Amino acid sequence: MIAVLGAGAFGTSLAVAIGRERPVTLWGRNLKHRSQSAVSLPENVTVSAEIGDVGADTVLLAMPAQALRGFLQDNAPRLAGRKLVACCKGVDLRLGLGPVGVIRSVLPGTTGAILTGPSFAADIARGLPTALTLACADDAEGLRLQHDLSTAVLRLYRTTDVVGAELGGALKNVIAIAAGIVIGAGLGDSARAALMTRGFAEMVRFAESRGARGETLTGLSGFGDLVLTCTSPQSRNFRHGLALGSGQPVDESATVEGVATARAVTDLAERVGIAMPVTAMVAALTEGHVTLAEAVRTLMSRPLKQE
Ligand SMILES: NC(=O)C1=CN([C@@H]2O[C@H](COP(=O)(O)OP(=O)(O)OC[C@H]3O[C@@H](n4cnc5c(N)ncnc54)[C@H](OP(=O)(O)O)[C@@H]3O)[C@@H](O)[C@H]2O)C=CC1
Ligand SMILES: O=C(CO)COP(=O)(O)O
Repeated sequence: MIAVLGAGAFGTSLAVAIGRERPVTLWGRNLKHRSQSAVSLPENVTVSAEIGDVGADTVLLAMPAQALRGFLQDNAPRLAGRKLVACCKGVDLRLGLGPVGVIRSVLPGTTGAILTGPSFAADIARGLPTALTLACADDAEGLRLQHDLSTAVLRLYRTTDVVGAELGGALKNVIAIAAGIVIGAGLGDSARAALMTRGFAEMVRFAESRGARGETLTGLSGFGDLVLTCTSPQSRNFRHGLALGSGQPVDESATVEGVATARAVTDLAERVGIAMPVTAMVAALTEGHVTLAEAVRTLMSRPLKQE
């Protein structure tokens, strides 16, 4: 049995997709949004506002990355011993951990995995073909999850490189904000391509410094999601950047994971001496420490170097 905890856009779309083929319970703390949603649920999906005893062996955690730790702490007794699959993208501001790291730190001994990659919730809910990465350090467990969560149109690839998958998904959101800023400010598609490429270089550099395999970053959870999020106005991170770049107000109600992750990663990178110029500039811009003109000048005047 599968449970999805978190009935926002992504949790609901996963419940819909998996529910087309097998039974799923979808829990949300506030089902007001669910009832207002245009997405209709297959019969296999049971919706609940009472978390009660999570009767499922496999539990998908679909809430913002910064909310994950508190949620796990509040629900530790009912989640211990389950297979927990993080469905969120971000680096925890408190300890600098990815979602599986957070699971392990709150519930040691629990199998933690992450489902991540290029996928807009609306596309998944409509049944459009989507490919994602399922990362689990225990490959036998990862294989089981891969089969349990894949459907005819939701195709999961598997890896044991949890850190690589966590960081690909987290870091691409930061670069997507930067890409949005570039487009919003009218700096052009060439500048966006340069930023995506140099942003990807720093994603790989940082992830490898944390023990990830570079090839994971070239996969769906890294490069794949970077391309999607930096080029589509469906992305909230990209739209956040568009607003910043064009001087419009940002949507404070939207889940924009890249803002907190930019700060968390900038601090971690500074501590270990890894250069993350784009990420650091996104942190400084979103926190109002620099203007856009200063950011562009700083990035363009860095010492010339080999590619
Ligand atoms: N939307 C998308 O296309 C995709 C999203 N993701 C990732 O999924 C994660 C969730 O995003 P998404 O679903 O889009 O965001 P939404 O803002 O649509 O939904 C977030 C959900 O999390 C719930 N929530 C927030 N805080 C808590 C908490 N402390 N305890 C329990 N539930 C909580 C919210 O409840 P409430 O409504 O009551 O606040 C809401 O149901 C993010 O990390 C995002 O990057 C990944 C791929 C695609
Ligand atoms: O992660 C996503 C697509 O893979 C969704 O992007 P946003 O969170 O920026 O909307």
